Amino acid sequence: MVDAPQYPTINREAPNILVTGTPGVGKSTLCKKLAEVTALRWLEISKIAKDNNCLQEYDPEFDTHVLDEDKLMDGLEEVMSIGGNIVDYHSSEFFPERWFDVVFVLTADTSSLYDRLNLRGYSGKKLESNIECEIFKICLDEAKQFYRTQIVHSLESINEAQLEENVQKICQWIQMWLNN
Ligand SMILES: Nc1ncnc2c1ncn2[C@@H]1O[C@H](COP(=O)(O)OP(=O)(O)O)[C@@H](O)[C@H]1O
Repeated sequence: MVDAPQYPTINREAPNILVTGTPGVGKSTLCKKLAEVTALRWLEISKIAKDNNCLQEYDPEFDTHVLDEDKLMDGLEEVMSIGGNIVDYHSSEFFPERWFDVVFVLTADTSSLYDRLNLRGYSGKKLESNIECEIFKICLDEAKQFYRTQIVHSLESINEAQLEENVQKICQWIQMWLNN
């Protein structure tokens, strides 16, 4: 069970939750389940960026597009100020800190992550860099650097039981926030 500290100056009717972590750790799987069992809205940042023309040039080395972060942030400001969002993205450093009441960083062991990314068709530099990202806990460090450490929580997600546990923990956290 985790504490439910709130951002002191912001009044939202429901919390905003950031779910981050290396690609393949299980963010979408967790967020989809959370959106099914709570009244919160799942914001899949990669999809939103693509659907709203917030992608800039293609980076062939990492087989990905660079985000137009300013355009994306401007577009999300209204829905984030209302609250009740679960934001799903592998990076956390460019979101405004004030948007989030809690940050969950998902983790997985290297072998599970390798298999999942391999199945997804990742290879070469893209696969290697994601595995390194997990080994060096880049997403966790980034979240701790850009958000108050007391709102950042690491959750392992390597099997179905942990997935269910994580859903339960986050639901309890939401309930606690709503009761405060
Ligand atoms: N807790 C888990 N246990 C076993 N497999 C999982 C778990 N979470 C996710 N997966 C599997 O791992 C793969 C990547 O999950 P996904 O949610 O797409 O990751 P992300 O959104 O972080 O890129 C999917 O095939 C998914 O079914």
